[in-house]
Amino acid sequence: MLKNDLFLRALKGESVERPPVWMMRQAGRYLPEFRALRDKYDFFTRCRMPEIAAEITVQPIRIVKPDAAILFSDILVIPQAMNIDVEMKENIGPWVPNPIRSAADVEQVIVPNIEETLGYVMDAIKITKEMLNDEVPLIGFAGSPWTILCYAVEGKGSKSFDTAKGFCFSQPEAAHALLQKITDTTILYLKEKVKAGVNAVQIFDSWGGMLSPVDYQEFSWKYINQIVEALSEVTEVIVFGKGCWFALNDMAKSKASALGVDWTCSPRNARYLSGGNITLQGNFDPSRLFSPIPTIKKMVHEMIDEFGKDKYIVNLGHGILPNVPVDHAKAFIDAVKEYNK
Ligand SMILES: Cc1c2[nH]c(c1CCC(=O)O)Cc1[nH]c(c(CCC(=O)O)c1C)Cc1[nH]c(c(CCC(=O)O)c1C)Cc1[nH]c(c(C)c1CCC(=O)O)C2
Repeated sequence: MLKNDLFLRALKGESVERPPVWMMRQAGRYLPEFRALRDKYDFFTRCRMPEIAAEITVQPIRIVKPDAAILFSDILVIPQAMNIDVEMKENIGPWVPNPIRSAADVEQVIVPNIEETLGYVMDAIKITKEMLNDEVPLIGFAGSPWTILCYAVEGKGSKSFDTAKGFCFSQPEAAHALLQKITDTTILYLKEKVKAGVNAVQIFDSWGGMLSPVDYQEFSWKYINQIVEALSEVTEVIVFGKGCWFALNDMAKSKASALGVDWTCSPRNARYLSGGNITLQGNFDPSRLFSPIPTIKKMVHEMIDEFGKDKYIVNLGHGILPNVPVDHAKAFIDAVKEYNK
């Protein structure tokens, strides 16, 4: 039994004393304790060492005390397991030395044995669950197939992912074959994560907002929905599509338990577009954590008033920025705990 089950209750749509809160990328560079480990091991090494990944996962639970933990890992461990090399380069970010550009490239991509290739993630989950001692739930995650394709084809981060989009629009058959392989792998992977002990999963569609609403259906939502269908049988599923407000209506009709929104969509509009019944998560502008602490607290209370305390999970609208002061991150979380109306 979890000692703090606010997050799971909000996912189920139950009435709560106050909304739960966590922060996307809460295990990260804004914490000095994270940076200390970062100096010792490179990024994917940290992901592959279960004790280290577990330690990084619980750091924010001790320091800023959110209502849920999210496993320290990365969405790009999936393409790695599928035979696509991915590195993390200093000052560049994700880097794919041999990006996918043709049907022949897609044929080289495999749907792997999860235990063999990603067993280290399951080990990290088991250790984390022990360390958490049922204090708070643990969230597992994966990237959306479209967002993974973006990196696999573009080869690196991008402002517009033109190469990835060009691949989809000029070679749709190859693109769909790749998206289906990523989808199949992600379903197997997330089901293993649930077996290993995560209490909910979140799909990050960080680059869904690069697509037009029509293309979004064909190249992103169609595949996310397969994952939602499969995983909703075994756990609660959150779908976060950055810049995907236009898809909230379709998403709300799926078996997802909650939908993430970014700060460019007002709470009122997000409720309207999603039909008013599904749990929403978000949507504080991560840059707003640079405001003075009293301003942060006031804005968080206004945000809760606008979303309403029920069917709502307080979060940022995207990942926390690396240079945010720790006491500002803590103020964001404290403001939610101080909310009583
Ligand atoms: C697009 C994406 C990636 N990874 C992820 C996404 C989707 C969410 C989003 O849009 O922010 C997801 C992710 N990545 C990480 C987590 C950990 C859990 C959490 O605390 O939320 C999660 C949920 C750790 C990480 N993943 C990464 C870091 C920083 C690593 C470091 O520098 O030590 C962390 C803590 C690296 C990473 N990994 C990726 C990028 C673009 C980067 C940043 C590169 C850079 O800015 O230098 C790919």
